[in-house]
Amino acid sequence: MADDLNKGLEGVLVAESELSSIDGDAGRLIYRGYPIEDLARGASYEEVVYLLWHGHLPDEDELATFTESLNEERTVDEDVLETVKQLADAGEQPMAALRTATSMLSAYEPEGDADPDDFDATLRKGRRITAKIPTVLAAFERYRLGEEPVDPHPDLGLAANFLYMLTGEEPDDLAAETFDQALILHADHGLNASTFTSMVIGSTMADIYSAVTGGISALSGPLHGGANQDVMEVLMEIDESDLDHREWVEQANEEGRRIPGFGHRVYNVKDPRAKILEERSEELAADGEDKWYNYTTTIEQYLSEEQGLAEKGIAPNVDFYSGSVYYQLGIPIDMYTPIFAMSRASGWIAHVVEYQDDNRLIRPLSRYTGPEDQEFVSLEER
Ligand SMILES: CC(=O)SCCNC(=O)CCNC(=O)[C@H](O)C(C)(C)COP(=O)(O)OP(=O)(O)OC[C@H]1O[C@@H](n2cnc3c(N)ncnc32)[C@H](O)[C@@H]1OP(=O)(O)O
Ligand SMILES: O=C([O-])CC(=O)C(=O)O
Repeated sequence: MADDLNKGLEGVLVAESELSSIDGDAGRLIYRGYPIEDLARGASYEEVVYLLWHGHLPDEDELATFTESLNEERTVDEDVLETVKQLADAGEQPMAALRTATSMLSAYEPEGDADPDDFDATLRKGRRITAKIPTVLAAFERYRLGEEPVDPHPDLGLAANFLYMLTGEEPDDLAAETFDQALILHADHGLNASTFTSMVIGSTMADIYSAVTGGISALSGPLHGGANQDVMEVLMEIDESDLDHREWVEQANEEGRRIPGFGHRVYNVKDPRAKILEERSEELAADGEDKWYNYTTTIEQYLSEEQGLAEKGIAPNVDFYSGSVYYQLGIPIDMYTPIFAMSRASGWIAHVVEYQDDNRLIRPLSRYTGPEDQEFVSLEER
C-alpha cells in the first residue's frame, strides 16, 4: 500500500461523510440525501446551511431561530473594517483580502478560548464566520469604489442582504432568488481541494478560523474556485476579439489553452449545478443582455460535440455558467471566487466538525527520491 503512488490523491478514499455525495457518471449531487435540484428550487441558503450543520432540514421555528442568530452576527468589528479599507486602498485582490480579514476576525471571536473539541462552540464560531464574510466582501467593494460600507439589512436573507450591501439597493426578487440558488449550489461538494485543506487543518485540532482561512487559500487557484472568474474573462476576451466565438475557441484550442469551466476530477458528464445555472443564465438573459448566455451555450456545444470533449468525459462544471449569471446580476468579476468562498465556508465548517468528531491526524507519506549518503562539507570548505 505504502508503495502505491496516488498523485493528487485521485480515487483515494480518506474519510466517511454524511454531508454530500457525487455520482460523477450520472451527474448527480446530493446534500444529506436531498438532490441538489430540489434544494436549489425549494430551500433557502440558510436552510441548506442548517441541513449541513445540524443533519436535518429545519422546521419553521428552527429556521427562524437560526436565521435570527445568523443575522445578529453580521456586523464586523471596526478594526477589521479598517483593515479591509487598507487592503482595498492598497489594491489587494478581493480573495486575498477575504483571506486576511477572515484570519483577523478570530481576534474578535467571543469564544476564542473554547476547547477545540467543543463542537457546539465551533458551530457558533462557524455561524459568526458565515454571517460576517458577506459583510467583509461588500465592505471591500464599497471601499475600493471610494464609498462607505452599507450596514446589513435586518430583514433580508443572507443572499439578498449581500447584494444590498454591495450596491446599497435592495435586489429584485429574480436577482435575490438567483443569487440564493447560486449559494446553495456552491455550499458543499465532497472532498474537493479546499474542503480537504480545511479538513487537514482541522485534523490537527486547530481552530475553525484557521481551517476556513486555509479553505479560502485553496479555493483561490484557477484549477478550483478561481475558474469562475476565468470563465467570465474568457467570455469578455471573446467579446472584444475580431474572431467570432467559435473561431476564438478553435484558436485557443490550437494554442493548447484550456477553456476554464470545463473538466472536473469527479464528473464525467455535465455538472448538475451547471444545468441549473444555465437555466438561470437564460432567464436573466431574457430580461437583459443575451450575448453572454449565447456565448456559453455555443462554446459548450462546440467543445462538447464538435471537439469531442463530451465523449472524453470533459463537460461543463459549476464554474462554466456561474460567471455569466453573476455578470448579469451586476457583480464585479473579481468577486466571483470570493462569493464561492462565502457559500463554501458552510461546507468547510460542516466537514471540519464532522471529521474532528472522530478525528485522526491526516498525515500521508511521500516517496523520497533525493540522494542518499551525502557527505557533509562544512560551510568554510564548500
Ligand atoms: C469548483 C471547481 O473546482 S470545478 C473545476 C474548476 N476548474 C476549471 O474549470 C479549470 C479547467 N479544468 C481543469 O483544469 C481540469 O479539468 C481540472 C483541474 C478541474 C480537473 O483535472 P484533472 O482531474 O486533474 O484532469 P486532468 O487535468 O488530468 O485532465 C484530464 C484530461 O482532460 C483534459 N482536460 C481537462 N480539463 C480540460 C479543459 N478545461 N479543456 C480541455 N481539456 C481538458 C486534459 O487535457 C486531459 O486530457 P488528456 O488525458 O488527453 O491529457
Ligand atoms: O469537487 C471538486 O473537485 C471541485 C469543487 O469544489 C466543486 O466542483 O464544487
